[in-house]
Amino acid sequence: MVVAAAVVDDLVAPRRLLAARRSAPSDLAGMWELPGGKVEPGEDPAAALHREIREELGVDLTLGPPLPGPLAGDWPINDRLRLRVWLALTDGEPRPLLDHDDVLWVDAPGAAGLRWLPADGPVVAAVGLAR
Ligand SMILES: Nc1nc2c([nH]c(=O)n2[C@H]2C[C@H](O)[C@@H](COP(=O)(O)OP(=O)(O)OP(=O)(O)O)O2)c(=O)[nH]1
Repeated sequence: MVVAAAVVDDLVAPRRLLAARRSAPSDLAGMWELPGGKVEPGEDPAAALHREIREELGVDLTLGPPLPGPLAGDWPINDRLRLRVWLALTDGEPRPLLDHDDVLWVDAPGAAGLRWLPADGPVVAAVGLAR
């Protein structure tokens, strides 16, 4: 399973979302995603998300509610992988330390202008950034 954070400025009425641009592998590099990564065997998914975000962006998260998708609450990536997403807040200043070469706070038009990983389109729409 892959876990990711929809880091927003406000859990109830989000206006801005944190997008991260992948630097690897080459087939995904340059596309934008919600930061996160794979859950390790035996690892609690929420704990995995905290670990990944500390490693990748150097910040701690406060997790809000899950952003429920159509697969028993998860979002489809491909035949083998599904994505579990939480809304989240951070007090810190996210920096692209690992796996990304840029991070950006985007509003609704900004999000619409980014090239997201294919699986992320419906997830970003579900965040419901104010227009
Ligand atoms: N982190 C993240 N991965 C996503 C998203 N959408 C999406 O399709 N994916 C895919 C891309 C990758 O195939 C997979 C996540 O793998 P990853 O490479 O980020 O995981 P990881 O950091 O744990 O790295 P590794 O164990 O594969 O080395 O999920 C997303 O929003 N965030």
